Amino acid sequence: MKKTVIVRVPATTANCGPGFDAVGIACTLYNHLELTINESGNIQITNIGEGSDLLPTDATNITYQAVQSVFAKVGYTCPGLSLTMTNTIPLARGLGSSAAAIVAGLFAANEILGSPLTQEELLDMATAVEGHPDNVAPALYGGIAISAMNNAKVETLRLLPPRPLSLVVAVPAFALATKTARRVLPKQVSLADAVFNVSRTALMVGALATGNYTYLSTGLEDKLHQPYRQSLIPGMPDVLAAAKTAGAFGAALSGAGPCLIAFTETQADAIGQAMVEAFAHHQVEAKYLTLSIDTEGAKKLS
Ligand SMILES: Nc1ncnc2c1ncn2[C@@H]1O[C@H](COP(=O)(O)OP(=O)(O)O)[C@@H](O)[C@H]1O
Ligand SMILES: N[C@@H](CCOP(=O)(O)O)C(=O)O
Repeated sequence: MKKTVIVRVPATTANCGPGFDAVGIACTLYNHLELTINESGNIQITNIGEGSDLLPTDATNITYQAVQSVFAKVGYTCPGLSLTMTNTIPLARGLGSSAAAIVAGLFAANEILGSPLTQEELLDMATAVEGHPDNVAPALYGGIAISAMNNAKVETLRLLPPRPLSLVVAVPAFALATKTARRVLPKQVSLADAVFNVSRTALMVGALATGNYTYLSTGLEDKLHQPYRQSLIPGMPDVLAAAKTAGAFGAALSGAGPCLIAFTETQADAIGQAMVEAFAHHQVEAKYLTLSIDTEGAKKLS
């Protein structure tokens, strides 16, 4: 018996400024996973593309672990498998590479067994591994995902904006592990800062849901994580300011960084160039990507 599935999973930009651990958007940048069940009795893991020199090819690989967690949950004993991951999502840059790796494994394993688990079950499993739902929810469902934890269960509302929106992502050449970027956050915040973020999160979600993107200027402001993380990203305030000066509706840290993201309808190249130049003034080499919102999420290709 030999069976193969190929799945595609999008990158995600989490937080969107104030929506820390709650809001994320799927982007048109993808990793692909080819998963084969065979009778070999062996495990073979191959990584191609982004991070192939760094990613493990043994049982510590998180995509492999995700595959095995589905097999274990449904009581399937796998005789042998091969897993080939082809990555275009850069590692540890704030574009949800770990979420994509986890979701790819869960989704492919579920597909190859004929979908014994629901999408909600996969989301809960992915969140338990990732630690927060804001990347894994849009990676699985596509679109803009607004998530809340209700005990160990995730409640996710998915929406798509009514008008086109381009996501301009400045990608610095250095990596920043999410774990490291979470360590600099305070354990407690003031009521004033909490109120600041509640109002901005509401405004940001409202702006995206209605297409009134001018509200993103204020709606992407944040006091919960960005001020603490900017010490890890040289030039961050200047790059965000440069994006707005070049015409962005607003700009924010992408996930835990170091990528910075700006939102626009028509000015993507001018904004991307301005962000890259602003990084260069701080001796940070960067490139920019112009992405759209992925509407499909994790998808079986064959
Ligand atoms: N394609 C992949 N396959 C296996 N593991 C991956 C893959 N992509 C990322 N990872 C794991 O996730 C880590 C990066 O996760 P994280 O620090 O959260 O950054 P990101 O913002 O990119 O999600 C990598 O060091 C690696 O351990
Ligand atoms: N809410 C998380 C999001 C991390 O996203 P990533 O793409 O950097 O992994 C956080 O801000 O820590």
